[in-house]
Amino acid sequence: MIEAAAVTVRSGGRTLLDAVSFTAPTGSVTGIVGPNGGGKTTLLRALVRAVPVVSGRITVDGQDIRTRRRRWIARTVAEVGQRIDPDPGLRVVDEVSLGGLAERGVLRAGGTAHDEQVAGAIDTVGLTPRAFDRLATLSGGELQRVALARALAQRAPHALLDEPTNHLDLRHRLEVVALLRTIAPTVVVVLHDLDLAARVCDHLVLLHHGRVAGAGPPRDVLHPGLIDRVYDVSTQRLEDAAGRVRFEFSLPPERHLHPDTKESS
Ligand SMILES: Nc1ncnc2c1ncn2[C@@H]1O[C@H](COP(=O)(O)OP(=O)(O)OP(=O)(O)O)[C@@H](O)[C@H]1O
Repeated sequence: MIEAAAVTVRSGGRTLLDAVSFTAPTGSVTGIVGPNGGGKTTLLRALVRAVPVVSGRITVDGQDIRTRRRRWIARTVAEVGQRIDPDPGLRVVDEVSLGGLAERGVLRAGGTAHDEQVAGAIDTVGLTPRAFDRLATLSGGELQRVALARALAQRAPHALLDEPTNHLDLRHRLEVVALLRTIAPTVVVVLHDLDLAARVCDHLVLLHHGRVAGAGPPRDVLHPGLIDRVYDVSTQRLEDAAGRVRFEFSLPPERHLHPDTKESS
């Protein structure tokens, strides 16, 4: 379980997170949603002590992360970042191995079990034919799958994923969605696609201007009134006979992309 209690982050004179609290229970997928610049990535970074927290408390399985070594955090929480910036000289298999290293420690890396774990993770994301290729030769979507394989190989009890589907084609996107629950027992995932978030997440945290604008089951958080207010759009919520929810979004009626057009019309 990951818990944040009244977490505040400031940088460059700005408050990026303002007393943010949420719980990501074990055995569940918690989605972080919200408009651009709302603080989603900052929150994920704070959860692994990658940005300094000025007040509040973050615990991972009850352990205050300020009291733990970086190595413990790296081993306990797998991360798949938004920007994929690996060493282009590494091969796919090397990069995925690093996930195993975080779990086992450098000295005990290698060996059949480790190799099988790495090969299995590469296979799961469909990159076996590219396993010995340099990362520099991979596409954005392929790199994103490498990052997922690395997190899978780590077998950490917690995983943080920042927009893990943003570079992926339809098929691989569905595969990643299907994989989400197998990456770790506790998953926290940043998503922009609210339909997807409603479908795959057990809980959502809606961040707006660094504050929690809504939290709870998707059905409670994703209601048109709140989405309209936070995203400044017009939302229609559609539900089919099987109870599947879909949203349609448009600009609010009074909204014009070019204010000048409004003046002259
Ligand atoms: N190191 C930093 N110093 C100052 N401001 C920062 C820093 N990192 C991010 N910000 C600002 O903090 C705010 C939140 O950024 P963050 O990346 O967390 O948002 P986000 O919700 O993940 O956005 P997006 O949906 O665009 O990825 C933004 O206004 C951003 O410009």
